[in-house]
Amino acid sequence: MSAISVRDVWMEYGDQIVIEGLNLEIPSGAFLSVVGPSGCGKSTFLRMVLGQERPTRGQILLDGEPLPGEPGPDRGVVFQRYSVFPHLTALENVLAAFEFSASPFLGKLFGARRRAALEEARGLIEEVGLGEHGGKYPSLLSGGQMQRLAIAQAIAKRPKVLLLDEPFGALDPGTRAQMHALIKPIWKDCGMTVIMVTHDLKEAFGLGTRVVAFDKPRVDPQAPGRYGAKITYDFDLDPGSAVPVLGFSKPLPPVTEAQEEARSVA
Ligand SMILES: Nc1ncnc2c1ncn2[C@@H]1O[C@H](COP(=O)(O)OP(=O)(O)OP(=O)(O)O)[C@@H](O)[C@H]1O
Repeated sequence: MSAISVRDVWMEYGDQIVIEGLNLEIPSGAFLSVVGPSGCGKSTFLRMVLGQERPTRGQILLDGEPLPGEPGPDRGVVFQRYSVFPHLTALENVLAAFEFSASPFLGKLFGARRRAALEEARGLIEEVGLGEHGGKYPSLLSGGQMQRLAIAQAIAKRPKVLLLDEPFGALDPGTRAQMHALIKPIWKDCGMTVIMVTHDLKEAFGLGTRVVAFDKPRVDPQAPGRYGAKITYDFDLDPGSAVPVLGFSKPLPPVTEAQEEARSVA
């Protein structure tokens, strides 16, 4: 069964169609990279899978069931910035993930449950390489450390699905490579399904087991909002083939070349 089934999903804001007729089956444990031009609806798609927004039409299923109407512990998310609470230390940020899921109203745990959560939070802080920085506030962390913390917080409840919205976009190339080396084993060990939006093709092909490109196949210059984006390419990286979903060609680099390049960088 697919972890995520996207069935004829449309998203419209007023008279602007952002996504039209999106269909996608994402198998459990896949690492799906989503690429496409700015403004074509990639983040909107992630927000719908997160449960922050509902499709105007169509349905998204998680393990065969309609998505709950709001974000939940089965879906973790990391944004490019501002994923963590600035007023909590690194350790408290991860602890908060346990506290809010166990006690949504109070946001607090006490006694033995708090001690157990604290131990798990410390383990996660170690796992993402922040062992010495647990007592620091986010403003004192570097960009890479902040994203490590955001990842620790997002995976704390061992979500089935991890959503990454340009999570490494603001990092320098060296730190970005370190983050790639961090996220791969976490994804494999946790057995999560990952959806990552990125503008970086090397990153998309280097990390993904599948890469889909969103784009608008039709554009009306008189009414830019009349048509929305669809999946125009779907690269399943196991067989290493590019499938032009809509049957028209676009000047994207050959898969093998991009894959080779990405692997040499990773
Ligand atoms: N809440 C909203 N209300 C109205 N329009 C919105 C809303 N959210 C997104 N949009 C519009 O939907 C379109 C797609 O936005 P989205 O952020 O999903 O694109 P994107 O592909 O992620 O872009 P980028 O790569 O630049 O981050 C944009 O035209 C944006 O202005």
